[in-house]
Amino acid sequence: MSLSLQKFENEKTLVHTFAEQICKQLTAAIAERGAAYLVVSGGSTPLPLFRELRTHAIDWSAVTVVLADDRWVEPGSTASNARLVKEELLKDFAAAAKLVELVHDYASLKDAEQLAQQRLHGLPTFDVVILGMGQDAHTASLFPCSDSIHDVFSSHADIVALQPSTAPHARLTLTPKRLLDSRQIYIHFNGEAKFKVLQQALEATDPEQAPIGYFARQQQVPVASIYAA
Ligand SMILES: O=C(O)[C@H](O)[C@@H](O)[C@H](O)[C@H](O)COP(=O)(O)O
Repeated sequence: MSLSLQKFENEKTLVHTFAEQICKQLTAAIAERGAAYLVVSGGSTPLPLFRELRTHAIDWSAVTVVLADDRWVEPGSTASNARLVKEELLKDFAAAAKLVELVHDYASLKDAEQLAQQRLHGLPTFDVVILGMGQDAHTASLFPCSDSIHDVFSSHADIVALQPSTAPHARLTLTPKRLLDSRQIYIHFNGEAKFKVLQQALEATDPEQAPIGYFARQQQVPVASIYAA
């Protein structure tokens, strides 16, 4: 399966079509297996999508939303992805969905990593994974600049803690291994600049230096990149 590309003239049409596509996949998953698992990323790009998704009357009570990553901050912090998802996605019809949070008040990041691993371990294959990407070709919190990025790519765990050097906060992030245990991956971004970063990442030989390219190139899961010009 090679990377498919869906380019939209503007964000409004992208969000409308993308939300329809996601809801169709979640509904099919619920019909087939009685439940659906949706992985979402933080950042600014997904906000209009979250606000659109929550207006769709699917059976959100059968949907579990899982964070692709989160920052090691207080739950109420404006930097928290869990807070972002609760405020922007889990409202209206989507208020009925469950959320798997990664970060809790623990004495140490290591404690949080271990407990998040326990929470994540045993979750089934994800139905839909929505990844964002940065200008440095990071995705989730898989940052090329992180000292532990090599370990992350070889990790058999579902979640790891890491500290990026070019972005604030320590992070907890799903590993490449766990993110690839899914039925559909979307790479969702805006603008030609990020499209160029994705194209370069596709050519990159070292996945640790261009994590988004690792996902875009892999052949085990259908991957669609979706962007607005
Ligand atoms: O925790 C996060 O911030 C995200 O998981 C991160 O990977 C995000 O998707 C990219 O940094 C793109 O962010 P923007 O959508 O704001 O450009």
